[in-house]
Amino acid sequence: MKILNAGQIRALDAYTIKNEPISSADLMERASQAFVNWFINCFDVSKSVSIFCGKGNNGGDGLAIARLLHAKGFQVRVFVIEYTDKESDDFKQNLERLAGNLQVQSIYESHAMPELHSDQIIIDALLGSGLSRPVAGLLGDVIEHVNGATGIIISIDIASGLYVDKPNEKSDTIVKPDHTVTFQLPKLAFMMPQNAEFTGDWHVVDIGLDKRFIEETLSPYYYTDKPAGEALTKKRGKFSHKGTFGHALILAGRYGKMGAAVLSSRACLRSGAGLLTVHVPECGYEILQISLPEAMLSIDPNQRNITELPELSSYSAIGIGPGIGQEPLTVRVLDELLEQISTPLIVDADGLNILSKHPDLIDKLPEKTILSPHPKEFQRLAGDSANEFERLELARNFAKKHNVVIILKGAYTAVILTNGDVHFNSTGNAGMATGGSGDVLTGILTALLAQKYTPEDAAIFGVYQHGLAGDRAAERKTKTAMIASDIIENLGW
Ligand SMILES: NC(=O)C1=CN([C@@H]2O[C@H](COP(=O)(O)OP(=O)(O)OC[C@H]3O[C@@H](n4cnc5c(N)ncnc54)[C@H](OP(=O)(O)O)[C@@H]3O)[C@@H](O)[C@H]2O)[C@@H](O)CC1
Ligand SMILES: Nc1ncnc2c1ncn2[C@@H]1O[C@H](COP(=O)(O)OP(=O)(O)O)[C@@H](O)[C@H]1O
Ligand SMILES: [K+]
Repeated sequence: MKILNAGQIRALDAYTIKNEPISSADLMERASQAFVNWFINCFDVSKSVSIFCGKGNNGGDGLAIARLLHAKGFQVRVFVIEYTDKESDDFKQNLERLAGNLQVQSIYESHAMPELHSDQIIIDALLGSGLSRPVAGLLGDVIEHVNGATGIIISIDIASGLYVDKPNEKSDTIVKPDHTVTFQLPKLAFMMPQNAEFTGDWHVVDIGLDKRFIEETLSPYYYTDKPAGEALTKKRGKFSHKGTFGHALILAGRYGKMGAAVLSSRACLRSGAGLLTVHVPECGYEILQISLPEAMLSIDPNQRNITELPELSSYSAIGIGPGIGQEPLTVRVLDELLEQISTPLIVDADGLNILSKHPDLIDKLPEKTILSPHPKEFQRLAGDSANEFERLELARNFAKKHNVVIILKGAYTAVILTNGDVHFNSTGNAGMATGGSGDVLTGILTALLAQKYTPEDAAIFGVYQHGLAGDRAAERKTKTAMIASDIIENLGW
């Protein structure tokens, strides 16, 4: 799925109206109906509904939704906020259509807010994608009032006060919904952790905007939903043998961190690599042989740390980093690896920390190396940013400049390709915020590279499958009880 900016959404709206063709009022009706279909799937008529409307098209949606919910038997109260004389045409039209059906209450002043009970559902139709400046005055007071209510809050299209595609100031007044029901496409704002409380759970509803226009509109932002994730699956051919699926090499672990080697190695084997060799310090010998008999070992002469690079010629992809530490001899191993390597590579964890401390090594990274930092590792690697929009730009520039694929991990992990395109992941959950989850991802990615997935596809698909396995693990074990090993046990495609 593509993610478009506010201007592109406006153009898409206008194009659909002109080319379908459909009147803008009918398009609003279709959008409102799509919202209502979602709504009645979640709530029954025993719930009463309070709808707060602005005077643009988002408010128009609110009025149309009020009429449609009323017709379904819901008890509906409608409030129009009189913060301006300017009304959109479709707002006006829907206000007229409401007359006779439902009484509209106008709110003129901040001290005259309606009482809101906890069993009421509040629908936020104040401002949508047309937000052009921070909310202030009466509208701001209404938002504060709504946020103070104890009932469920649902925003139409986007929380009022939240920008679609740029950062808000910390001091901005923004609705804090439990749900956002958004039209046609997810919004960039939803991908940013800083906006979590301003999106709630978000749901995309199809309102029939022009598919070809979406396809042809250029945007660097994509959302890896189920169809996009599954489309990347490579089938295992009937006559394939283990040589077909490559021989992966993972360099991981040191004394006290051998679990990282076990987790990444086991995830690699569970992700379809034909063969796996793990290079570990001597202290890892028995641990690996016993816990993962399917893996072959390359044993470092050093008892505690990785100090020597194994011979590389038999491997088809290499993963390095989990638990390796940053000892000078280990740094030298990474340096030598970058000098010698001719196969696809993923660098994670301490491998990234070494790169941060030795920036000269960054210039040696082979093209399309995958780097998979969590936010802290990325900050060490690329520096500070004022907000998450800026961090994303920093990552895009870093990926383009160094010709690497960056996996910026977190909720909605961003996979950033060498051309600067960003693919936000749709799978995964907060149960994955547990030690070792990242090591599992390294193993998956190494396996995919060994199976000749391109680095771009490996990153997008690997992150998607990692999250999906995490979702299955959470379902079986709960988010609280699941651990990184459970992610591995739930891999499979
Ligand atoms: N996308 C689609 O295809 C479809 C979209 N639809 C719906 O349309 C919504 C977008 O509608 P919209 O463009 O009328 O914008 P909306 O947000 O309602 O209001 C803008 C008005 O508010 C004003 N204003 C702005 N900021 C303000 C502030 N801080 N404080 C006060 N005022 C402020 C602004 O004034 P101005 O900036 O011009 O001064 C303007 O008058 C979209 O979110 C969705 O719900 C569906 O119906 C159909 C399909
Ligand atoms: N709230 C969350 N939602 C979705 N995925 C998450 C969340 N928190 C963490 N993850 C995922 O879990 C993994 C954690 O990786 P990382 O921070 O490197 O962990 P570790 O270093 O413990 O292995 C990442 O892939 C990240 O995307
Ligand atoms: K809204």
